[in-house]
Amino acid sequence: MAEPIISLRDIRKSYKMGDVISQVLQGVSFDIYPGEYVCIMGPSGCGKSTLLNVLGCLDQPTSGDYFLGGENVATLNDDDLSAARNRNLGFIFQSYNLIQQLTVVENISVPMYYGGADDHHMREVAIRLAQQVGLGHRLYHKPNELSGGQQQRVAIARALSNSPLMILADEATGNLDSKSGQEILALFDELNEQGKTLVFVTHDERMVERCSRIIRLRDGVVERDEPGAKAKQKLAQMAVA
Ligand SMILES: Nc1ncnc2c1ncn2[C@@H]1O[C@H](COP(=O)(O)OP(=O)(O)OP(=O)(O)O)[C@@H](O)[C@H]1O
Repeated sequence: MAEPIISLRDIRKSYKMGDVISQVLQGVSFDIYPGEYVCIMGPSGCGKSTLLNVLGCLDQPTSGDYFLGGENVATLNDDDLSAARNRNLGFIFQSYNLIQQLTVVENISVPMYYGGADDHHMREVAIRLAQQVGLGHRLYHKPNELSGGQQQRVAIARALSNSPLMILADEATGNLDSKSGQEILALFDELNEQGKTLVFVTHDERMVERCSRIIRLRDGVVERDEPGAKAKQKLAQMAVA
């Protein structure tokens, strides 16, 4: 079996507010392997965003080990953490988080720019990715000239631009109407079929029906870790063959 892309070992995260310490993550451990399509779910306040922030190297756990691409990121300082984030991870947010003054091609290039890529390479990759997500006819538009679904496509292309080990998303379809949401879900299916590893926090049941694994959190611990519909289909096909 391949090496895991990430390994979490007994991850704990607490917040101190005045004299009160609130324990949000209370010992979370799991591995994620290349090619998985994982949905992290659970009731409001169970710690999903906190976990996603740790996975995304946006925040450090209070204790525990987090191996990303073989490196223990739980011990890195802020600069090294940003470098690990830019090298290994692509992010998709509910509100797209595009830079309004930049064109589609420029927005897609942002992670490559921070990674020190040259202009020619950035342009070439950004145009190819824009075409891949169906925006070949909108290369020089600004975000306010695009629909919500198109803006999320830009964000997806941007997340892919550094060829990250894993894409992380927080409610990626949360702001989209039903049709645009379906189209974005189909794009995620396509990316996963091409081998991309996707880890999403979501309440979207349609995504749950398509993923390969569901990690359910409750009160800061993994309550259940089970195969999604995609993994079940594959198992059924193997049983028939
Ligand atoms: N920076 C912070 N300081 C103090 N408490 C925090 C902080 N961030 C989150 N919390 C608390 O941690 C708990 C878990 O929050 P978190 O946002 O991870 O939950 P969630 O499962 O993502 O919820 P939702 O589905 O509503 O977004 C909540 O009780 C929240 O109030």
